Amino acid sequence: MIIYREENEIIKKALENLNIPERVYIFDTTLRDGEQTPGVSLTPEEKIEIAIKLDDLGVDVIEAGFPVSSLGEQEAIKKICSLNLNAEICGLARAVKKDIDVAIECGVDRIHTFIATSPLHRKYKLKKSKEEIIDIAVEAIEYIKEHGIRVEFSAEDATRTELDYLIEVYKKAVEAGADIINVPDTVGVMIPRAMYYLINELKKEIKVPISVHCHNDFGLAVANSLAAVEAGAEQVHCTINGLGERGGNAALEEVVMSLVSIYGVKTEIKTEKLYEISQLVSKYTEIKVQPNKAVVGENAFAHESGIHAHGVLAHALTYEPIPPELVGQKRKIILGKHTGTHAIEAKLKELGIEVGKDINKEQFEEIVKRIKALGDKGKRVTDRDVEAIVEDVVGKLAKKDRVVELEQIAVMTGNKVIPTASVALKIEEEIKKSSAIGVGPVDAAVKAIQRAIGEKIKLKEYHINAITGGTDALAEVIVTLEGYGREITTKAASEDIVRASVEAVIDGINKILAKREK
Ligand SMILES: CC(=O)SCCNC(=O)CCNC(=O)[C@H](O)C(C)(C)COP(=O)(O)OP(=O)(O)OC[C@H]1O[C@@H](n2cnc3c(N)ncnc32)[C@H](O)[C@@H]1OP(=O)(O)O
Ligand SMILES: CC(C)C(=O)C(=O)O
Repeated sequence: MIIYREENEIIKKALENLNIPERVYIFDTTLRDGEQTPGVSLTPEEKIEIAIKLDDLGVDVIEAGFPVSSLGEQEAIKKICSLNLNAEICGLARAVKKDIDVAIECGVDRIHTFIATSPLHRKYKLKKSKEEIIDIAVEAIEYIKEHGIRVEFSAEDATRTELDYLIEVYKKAVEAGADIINVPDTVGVMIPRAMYYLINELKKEIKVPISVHCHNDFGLAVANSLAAVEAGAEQVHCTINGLGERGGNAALEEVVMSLVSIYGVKTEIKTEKLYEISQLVSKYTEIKVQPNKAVVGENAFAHESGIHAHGVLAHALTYEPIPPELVGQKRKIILGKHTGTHAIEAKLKELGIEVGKDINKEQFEEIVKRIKALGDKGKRVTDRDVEAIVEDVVGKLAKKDRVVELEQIAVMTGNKVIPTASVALKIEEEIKKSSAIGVGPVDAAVKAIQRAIGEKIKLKEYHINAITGGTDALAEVIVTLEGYGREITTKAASEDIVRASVEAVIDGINKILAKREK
């Protein structure tokens, strides 16, 4: 596996002389802060299933919830605690005896207790002095320790707290028995350089492991978490898909893949399970993963641009920093407006069609043209679209063998007009015009063609399939024609159903006429 810190000279130099831990502990708070995402509420069963999956994934700590918040929460946490998972189970508690008692009752291994320390929170929310806050924190920590439970202590809004006071709070928390201290960037105001500075300062004073909890209000949660690790933080709080209050928390999949693939730091995460758990959490929370989301988004390993697809087909690392399989994803070559010939050739190969063997150069060029034209309409071209285009192009008779060509077609339809079509066909150098009415525009068009051709060829069957969704979907028309003692089935695909119908019928007519005995 590629580790950029070892292979990339710039990263290697930038990280020289830093005290980056060899192993970082992953504290997952999907079931607590993640569940605080507005509109998200997980049932106890869903929480239990996610906890089992988080454990399978290899997280070190699962913050299973905030026990005092509801009876359902307590039921879920109790059940999670009874599962004997490998991960340590943690419950959140304010520095309030009742919260702590409820957490203890649930049977958690660790209690994460917190109290806000910033001037804003002290003055307007808690209405407490600096000293009172320290006393409340110390009392809560000591109370938890009396019950023999591990304590993680957070100074809420730490990053907007006076540094001297913050250090004092944490020192007192450690003296009271906190096993680990957590530094929350509660409203995400940190920048990586400042986070590095803060953790570096705390490291000088605090002799228990340091953890960080970064919010993403400015989109910096992952970067700030990594900066904290660069300064020596041993634990990172994160959530699957970056769920959490407001802009969310640091996304577990991004933090872990950066730690593992860029920094070469060890975690216990089985990275190949990341995509699967991301999908599960998205399903239960009903929060869609944005396609361009790093690591677990649908586009994270998808390539449409011709230049990128060409590069990736030659060597995947050209446009992929890590192999998709490493996170349980698959590489996707998407066809559309920006596609190049290499990608189309590869896609055809995947569908069992080889250029030069199954199709000639001219047909390949036509297929490329049609795929790009479909892409130009703002469509993502699916495999089924490609198959229909190939069948359409390959199935057509060469121009020299065609007896009938469509010169013109016009259809008129509406609520107050009878659907009418007029066509001009070139039949062996002679132009034949005709018109017909029908129950709809397709019916009128096909009847007009029949009228121009004469009675000797009849339409026996007609089917239409929409290949992709949407009003501008590629439609595939399949017709069976009978004439001159032969029966022929042909297909045509177009975004315009009238054109697809007309092309299929004319192609069928040509195939019958080409084989008739003159
Ligand atoms: C930054 C974070 O993410 S913190 C976690 C946030 N998560 C949640 O709030 C979700 C779950 N919360 C809940 O279910 C409820 O808010 C409860 C059960 C915790 C509390 O409910 P209520 O008692 O009705 O209080 P409410 O939520 O309205 O107000 C919070 C109270 O806790 C106090 N408080 C807030 N944080 C702390 C703390 N860390 N330690 C002690 N007291 C605190 C507030 O000062 C306020 O006290 P007051 O009622 O004496 O004025
Ligand atoms: C409870 C604390 C750690 C928190 O969630 C925050 O400050 O964002």
